[in-house]
Amino acid sequence: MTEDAFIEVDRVEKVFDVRRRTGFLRRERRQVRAVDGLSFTVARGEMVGYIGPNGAGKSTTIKMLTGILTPSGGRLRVAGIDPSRERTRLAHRIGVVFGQRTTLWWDLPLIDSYRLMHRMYRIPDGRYRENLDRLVELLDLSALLEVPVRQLSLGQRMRGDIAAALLHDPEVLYLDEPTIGLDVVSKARVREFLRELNVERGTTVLLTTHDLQDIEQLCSRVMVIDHGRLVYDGALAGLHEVGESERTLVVDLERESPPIDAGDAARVVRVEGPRQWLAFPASGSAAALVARIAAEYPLVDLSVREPDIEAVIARMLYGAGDGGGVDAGDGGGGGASGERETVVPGAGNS
Ligand SMILES: Nc1ncnc2c1ncn2[C@@H]1O[C@H](COP(=O)(O)OP(=O)(O)OP(=O)(O)O)[C@@H](O)[C@H]1O
Repeated sequence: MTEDAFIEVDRVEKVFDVRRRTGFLRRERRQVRAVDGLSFTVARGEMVGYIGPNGAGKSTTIKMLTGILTPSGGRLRVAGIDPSRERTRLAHRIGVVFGQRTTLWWDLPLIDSYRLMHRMYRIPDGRYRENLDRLVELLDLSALLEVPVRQLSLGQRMRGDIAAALLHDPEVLYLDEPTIGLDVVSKARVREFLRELNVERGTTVLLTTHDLQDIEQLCSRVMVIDHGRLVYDGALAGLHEVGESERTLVVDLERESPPIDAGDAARVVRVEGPRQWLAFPASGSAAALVARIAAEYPLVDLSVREPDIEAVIARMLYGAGDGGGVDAGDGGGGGASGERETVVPGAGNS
């Protein structure tokens, strides 16, 4: 463990006992190893993406980091606190936002939820006022404060939830799918706010998402978990390289033409009338490719499609030829084979 580690996860395990009905009177007991010897550290002020296929163990990790679940083995510390032993003490130092659930009171106006949190967290009056004013301004909530939460749109509620998680000035914020279901404008707004929070307040952020752009725009570091184990820890660009993932450039030419020749930079994967789709390495530059094509072909319009995060992970974990196995689930999925080492770019992994 490094000394400045703010979150310390050391060989942590979580095993669930699951009972399943297999017949009229028969039940089968089995164990699900949701987290399996997981180790990582996060330094104060880092903003880290935490990604992986469905059922990989992300939520279980977050629940252990908040103290909701107790690990079956290993050692966990957040700000020096053992989460499951001192959950209440830790609650004053962490904030949690679950994109698919709300911590706000459904039937009450937004401001009433904040007033209740003021009491629950025993936030000093001056600090509460100051934080509320700042969050209301930054998240543009002033017109929403008197609106019952059930009447808010998804994006409005998400901003409301983020403010709720930050009223007590937590040092670390866990975000589980904070942009899920949001439109482009709301996504941009939430991301912009999180970036500012991280830079200005030095808040440590652990972000779980299926949206690659969340990671791209916010996180300098990404950790990938699969079958409860860390399989990658490094920059996003490195993940693209390891996974050999590809982006797609979609171009509309003035007229129908033979497949564009972009040399080694890209290859045409589809042609439909004047529209062509070109796959190119995600770690490469779209600008250079566009310039090259624009110099030789009459372009009318273009767009770049990012690789789906599930596809990137699938390619990394299971190889380019195996499209399956993304939805690993519990105990299923392709590529669940034995030992797998964490890939740390530049660390001379053999
Ligand atoms: N309370 C529980 N009881 C039994 N099994 C559980 C429980 N919670 C999670 N699991 C199992 O543990 C494994 C990890 O689940 P977890 O929810 O942590 O995955 P995840 O990475 O968050 O997935 P997703 O992206 O789908 O949210 C899965 O196989 C899941 O079925």
